[in-house]
Amino acid sequence: MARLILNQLGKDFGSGRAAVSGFSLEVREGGFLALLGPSGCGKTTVLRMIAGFETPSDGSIHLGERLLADAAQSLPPEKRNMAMVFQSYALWPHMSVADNVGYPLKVRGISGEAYRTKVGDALGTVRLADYAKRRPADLSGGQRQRVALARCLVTSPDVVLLDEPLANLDRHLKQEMEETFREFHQRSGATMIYVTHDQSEAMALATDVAVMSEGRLLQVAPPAEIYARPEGRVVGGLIGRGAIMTLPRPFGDGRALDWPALEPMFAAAAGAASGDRVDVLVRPEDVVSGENIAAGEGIAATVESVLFEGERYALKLVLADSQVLRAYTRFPVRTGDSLRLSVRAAWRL
Ligand SMILES: Nc1ncnc2c1ncn2[C@@H]1O[C@H](COP(=O)(O)OP(=O)(O)OP(=O)(O)O)[C@@H](O)[C@H]1O
Repeated sequence: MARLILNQLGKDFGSGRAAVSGFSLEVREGGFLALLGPSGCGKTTVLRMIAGFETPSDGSIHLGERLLADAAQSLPPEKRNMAMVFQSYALWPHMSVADNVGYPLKVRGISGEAYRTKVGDALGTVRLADYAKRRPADLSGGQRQRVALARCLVTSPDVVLLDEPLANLDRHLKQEMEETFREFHQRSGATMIYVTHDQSEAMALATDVAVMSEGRLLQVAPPAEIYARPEGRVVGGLIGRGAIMTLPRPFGDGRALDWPALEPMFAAAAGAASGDRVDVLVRPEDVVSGENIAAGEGIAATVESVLFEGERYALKLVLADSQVLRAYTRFPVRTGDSLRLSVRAAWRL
């Protein structure tokens, strides 16, 4: 196995704007990369170029030292030792689970003991060894998805490509399958690239998250890093919950802001001070409200809406200058209530 290297990758379908452009990324060996972005941003096109179903118009794709594709040449999909899992599992209904899983081996002329061992191992990895003789019709949706995973694993691919594999499942099954994918990744050791438009799925599964918008890569980082230090409004708005506020520029160049830095910024914003402003991301868990604020301190806010989430209330708050802020409380509040707030931490985008 080896690193997958995308270098200045581009794809133009000739429709005016390129579907993908200047896309450079290295996926470490054994890594689990989530490719995240809104519909139409080019995620599937990147995946299809890696798989070999599309030829890049620009740039190159390497697996270790090996050139897989550039604008002049492209190795066919079957020579790349990759496997792709789609939203629809595409299992053969007339074949048993074991035969479905073993199908790619048959195509490659593998039979006998080697065949049986590989199928057994792949079924074991997705915990379906006891289901080998069943037909796909006798399985649940999640089990069928696991058969599809076992089938892609059976040839020991260097890279597994997954295109929104959970998009058709209900929430409960989705959570169960997220667990299966994490386990699948750990047990198989394969490098995985996972396309999704669901940020919570990306954060839960991946070792690295790459955010795309309009054909370009905006940022790639481990989940905790991209949550704490997003680059720019698009990434800040896409990852996690929070409010992006426009506040007067703080002193200094630091991007992690604490309350002593934020208080004068909020005060100046409330006073409608003009001048240079910056985008600041405030996470709801960093907003402190209610009795934790000493009398006369903090900033004033009005509760615009309250959503009960079981273990807490999620609030949408409006400040004096009409900007919106989000917060959590453990105590019930009502729409229209006035609160005093402080903000423990925020991030300049
Ligand atoms: N074969 C094609 N011919 C022409 N245009 C295409 C083709 N495939 C994709 N596109 C265009 O390229 C852009 C990116 O599409 P792509 O499917 O990669 O986006 P995506 O991020 O995967 O979207 P989604 O999440 O909706 O699947 C879109 O504008 C799409 O219309």
